[in-house]
Amino acid sequence: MAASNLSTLSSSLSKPSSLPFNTSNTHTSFPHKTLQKPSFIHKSSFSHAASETQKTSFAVASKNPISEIVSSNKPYPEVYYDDDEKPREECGVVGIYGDPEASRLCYLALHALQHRGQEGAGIVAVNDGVLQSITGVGLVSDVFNETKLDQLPGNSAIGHVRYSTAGASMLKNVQPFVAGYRFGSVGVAHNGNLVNYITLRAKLEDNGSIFNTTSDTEVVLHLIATSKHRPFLLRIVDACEKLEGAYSIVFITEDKLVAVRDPFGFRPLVMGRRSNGAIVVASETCALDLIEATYEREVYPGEVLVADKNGLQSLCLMSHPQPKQCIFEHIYFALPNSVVFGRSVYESRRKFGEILATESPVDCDVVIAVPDSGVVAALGYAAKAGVPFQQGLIRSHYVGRTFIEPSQKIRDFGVKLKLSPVRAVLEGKRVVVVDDSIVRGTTSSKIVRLIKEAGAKEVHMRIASPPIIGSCYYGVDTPSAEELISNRMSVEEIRDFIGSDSLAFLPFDSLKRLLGNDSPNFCYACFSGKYPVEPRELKVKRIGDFVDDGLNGSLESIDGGWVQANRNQKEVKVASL
Ligand SMILES: O=P(O)(O)OC[C@H]1O[C@H](OP(=O)(O)OP(=O)(O)O)[C@H](O)[C@@H]1O
Ligand SMILES: NC(=O)CC[C@H](N)C(=O)O
Repeated sequence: MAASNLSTLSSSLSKPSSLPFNTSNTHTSFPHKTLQKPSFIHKSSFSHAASETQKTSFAVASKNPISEIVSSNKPYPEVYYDDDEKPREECGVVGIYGDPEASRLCYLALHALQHRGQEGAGIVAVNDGVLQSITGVGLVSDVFNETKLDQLPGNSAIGHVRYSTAGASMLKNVQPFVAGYRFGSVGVAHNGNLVNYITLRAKLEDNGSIFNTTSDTEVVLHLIATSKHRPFLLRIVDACEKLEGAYSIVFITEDKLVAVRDPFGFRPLVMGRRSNGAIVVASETCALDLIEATYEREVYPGEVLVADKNGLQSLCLMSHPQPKQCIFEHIYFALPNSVVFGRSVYESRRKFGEILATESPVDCDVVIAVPDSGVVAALGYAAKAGVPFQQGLIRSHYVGRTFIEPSQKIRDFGVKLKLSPVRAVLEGKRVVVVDDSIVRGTTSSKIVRLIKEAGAKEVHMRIASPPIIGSCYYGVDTPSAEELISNRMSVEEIRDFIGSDSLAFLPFDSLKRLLGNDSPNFCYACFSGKYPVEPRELKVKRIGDFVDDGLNGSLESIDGGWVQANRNQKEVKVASL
C-alpha cells in the first residue's frame, strides 16, 4: 500500500475521484434467510458464557482505559472456544450516526448480520461525550436485552458480531473495542483480517504499548493513539496506511462516526440513510433493510467516510490498487437478500445455477438444494433445465452452519442433525442436488448417502462455485489446504469419495465471464491460490505443517491434533512478541 502524503490531506475532504463502481445499483429486497442459532456443540459451550457481558464507559478525558476495563462489572470468563485454527465465517459491523435510538437500531442490525458471526456481539454508544460499551459472548440475543440496551443511550453507536480470525474466542476479544488516548476516546469494530498485525504489534510493544487483547484489531487503536498526526481523521488515515490485509472498519468517537474500507475492498461495507437523516453503515444491505435505512452506496475501497454534525464527508486518502473483493461473499457468506459489491447476491447465485444447468446438464426428474446457501443456485438450475425444483432436504433451523464446526466428527453428525431427506420427493428419482460449495466434502458425502437411503435412483451433485484449493487470509478462516478436498483430489476422485453418480463445479472461467468487466475487481485466492496481499507473517497451512507437528495427515488428526499443536504455537508467538 503506497503511503499518502499526509501533509496534503487535510484539505482534501472530497468525494473519491476515481470510484471503481457504478453507484446507481438499485436495492433489491428478498425474504430474509432464517438466522442461525449456534449448533448444539456451540450451544453447550456457550452455556457458561452466554450471560457473561462486560460494560465499560470511556469519558472524553479518560486517563487510564486499561484500569477501567479491568474494573468492569464482570470478570472475563474462561476461553469458551479456544480453537484458533477452526474455519470461521466473517464478522459483521454496523454504525449509526444521528438517531436517538442508535443502540437499539444497532441491536436490530446485528440480528440481520448474525449469519456473519456468532461467537460474540457488542455495541458502543456515545452519550454526552461518553463512550459506553456492552460486549458479550454468544448470539446477539444472548448478549442484549431491554435492560442492557437501556444502558446505552445516545445518538450514535457502533456494533459488531464476531467470528474470530486472529485472537482466541474469548470475551476480551469481543468487539467493539474502546480505548482512551490523550485526545479522547475511540471505539472500533472490524471485519477482516490484518496480515501484518504480528509485526505491527511487536513494534508497538517495543515502544511501550500494552495490549489488552490478542485480537489483530487492537493494533489499530494503538496506531491511532501513537500517530503524530492531527486531527483525528488524519490519525485514522495514518494508522490505516500501516495496515495490510482486509479491513472494513467502523470507528466511533465523542462526535464522529467514521467508516473505512481497505484499498482492495476485500470485505463489504455499505452506507444508507434513515428517513430522519441518520447515517447508517453496515456490512450488508440486509441490515439497512431491517432498520429502514435506504441503501445509497458502498463505502469505496480506500475511502474514509465521516459522519458528524457537519454532515457526511468522504476522504479519498488511500491509494487505489485494483479492488479485490471477496467472491465468496456472493457464493456463500452474504444473505441472498443483500446487495454486496454493488451486485445482488440473489442474482449472482441464480446465474451460477443457470450456468451449471447449461454447462453440466444431466437427465433428471427433480432438482433439490442443500439449504440454505444452495437454494438460489438450485432455483436457477431448475429454471434453466426446465425441471421441477422441490424441497428434497428439510433443514433444521436449530443447527448452525456446518462449515464452521470445530471437529470432523461433529461435522459428520451435524450434517445429519441439520438436514433430513424427504422420501416423497426422492424415491425412485434421478436427483440433481445443488450446493454452493464443497470445502472438506463432509456435507456432500453425507447428503449423497442420505438421499440414496431415501430411495433416489441417481444423485448428481452440482456445485455453484469452482473447486476451493486455497485457504483465505482476509477474514474467512478457511481450513488448511490439506483439509480442502479439492486440493487433495481431482473432480473424479471427489465424485468417487462422496459417492454421487456425477459431480460438476462451476467452471472458474464461466464465473469470471459472468462478472464481465467487474471480474478483475474480485479476489479469487480460494480458487487460484494467488494472494493479492501475500500473507507473509501468517502461518500458511500446507503439507508439511502437520507432518512437522507429528501427525499422520488423516482428516481426524488434522482436526484433533494439528489444531491443538498450532494453537499452542500461536500462544507462544504472541507471548514472545
Ligand atoms: O464440504 P464441507 O466442509 O461440508 O462444507 C461445505 C458446506 O458448508 C456450507 O454449509 P453450511 O451448513 O455451513 O451453511 P448453510 O447452512 O448456509 O448452507 C456449504 O453451504 C456447504 O454445504
Ligand atoms: N471475521 C472477522 O472479520 C474477524 C475480525 C478480527 N480479525 C477478529 O478476529 O476479531
